[in-house]
Amino acid sequence: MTRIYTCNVPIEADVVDAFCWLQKGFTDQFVYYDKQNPTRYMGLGRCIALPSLRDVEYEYGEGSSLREVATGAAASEVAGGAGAGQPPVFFSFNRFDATNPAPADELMASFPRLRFMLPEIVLIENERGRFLQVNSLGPVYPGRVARFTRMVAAAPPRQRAVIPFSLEPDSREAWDEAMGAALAAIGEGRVSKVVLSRRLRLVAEHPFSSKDLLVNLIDGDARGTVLLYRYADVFFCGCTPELLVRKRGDVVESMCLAGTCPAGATAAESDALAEALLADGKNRAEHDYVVQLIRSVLDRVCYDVDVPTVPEIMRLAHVQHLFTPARARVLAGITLADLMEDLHPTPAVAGTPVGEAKMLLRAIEPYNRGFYAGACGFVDGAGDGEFSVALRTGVFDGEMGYVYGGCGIVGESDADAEYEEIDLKLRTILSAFGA
Ligand SMILES: C=C(O[C@H]1C=CC=C(C(=O)O)[C@@H]1O)C(=O)O
Repeated sequence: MTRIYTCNVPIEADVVDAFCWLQKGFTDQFVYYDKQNPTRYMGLGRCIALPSLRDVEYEYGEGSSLREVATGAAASEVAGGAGAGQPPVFFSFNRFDATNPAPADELMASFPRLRFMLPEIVLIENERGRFLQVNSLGPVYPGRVARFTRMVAAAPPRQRAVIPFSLEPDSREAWDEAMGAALAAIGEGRVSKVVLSRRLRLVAEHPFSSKDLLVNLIDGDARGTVLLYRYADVFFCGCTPELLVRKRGDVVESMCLAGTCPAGATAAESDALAEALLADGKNRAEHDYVVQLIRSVLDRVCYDVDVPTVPEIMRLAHVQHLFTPARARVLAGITLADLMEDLHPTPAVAGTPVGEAKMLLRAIEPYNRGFYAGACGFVDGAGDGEFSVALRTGVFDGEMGYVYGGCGIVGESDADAEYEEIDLKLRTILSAFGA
């Protein structure tokens, strides 16, 4: 049994300003920041990494009222202020295909293979308020809490930076070959859909930091959830529109997201494109594979499953997607990690059938995706939390990095159109450079 001690202190500071001010010098950094809703967790340092959260005992509360002891998912609310009920927050960044034997690039390969990582410090903004959380394996030292509280209060406003960069073109020939292999596999009936990706190398004129990219993603026009995982000098980050699973108590939400068109330059153009997307058979078929998989998983491990039969439109800065929300109540004993493993990868990032599509991707894609399209998120000591699918992301170090984008291929897909769709999707991660 591992015992974790947690102290939460209410703060007034903006959590992003506080994170930018504190982050220097911390080898491990984690961000899960929903731009629309206050589900914002920013972690620094590593208190402990655990393979599972089943045998953990928590002692958490506000300030010095750390008396209540809670175990695993049965954690009870602790008497005191709002911060007293805030359990410790673990981050979990998982690779798209963790058992793919192909070597990842040297940047992705440098991340340790850890499951649930508890930072020493977590800056939190959620429905309870804003908090500084300090985690420890022994009773939390009050001097440490006081020092970080003072630093957070002194955080200056963050600043944006433009980072000039150039993108090295990827091989058009290689894309056509990949498309050919995907369409052949579809023609043979091995898969009905496969989600192919492209990886492009990026070089900047000057070294850039994870803080610069993070601030541009949070303050720029990208919509969705900003993710960051930094280990030593290397960091993975992006802004994804795709929620994989959210769990609060027994309420579970997921999202079917597949089918794409451009955002459009004007409101009228955007509406016309959205209407055409809703009426397009190819995109609706791509979308339906995702709906079927998510519905079948939820039917197995949940009840009161609600997945509408007609998709809506999700409007983003550069593209629009077909989107179907999913909601259910989870069966007792099923954890957020169980849900994440059952749902991931969906046909939105692998294909249909999922297992065969994953094997096909190992054969077709000349690189290992690493965290791109992986399930990345957080889970708290009460068993609640959420995971997003790490789309619109890249991995970076110093002056260089790789950015990733993909698209669903079905029998009618056209190589040129899919290539251009990925170009549009890449604009989100490229907006992290502030242009
Ligand atoms: C695989 C990606 O997008 C997925 C999510 C939304 C729409 C998609 C599509 O229309 O192909 C993809 O399934 C990506 O952005 O890299």
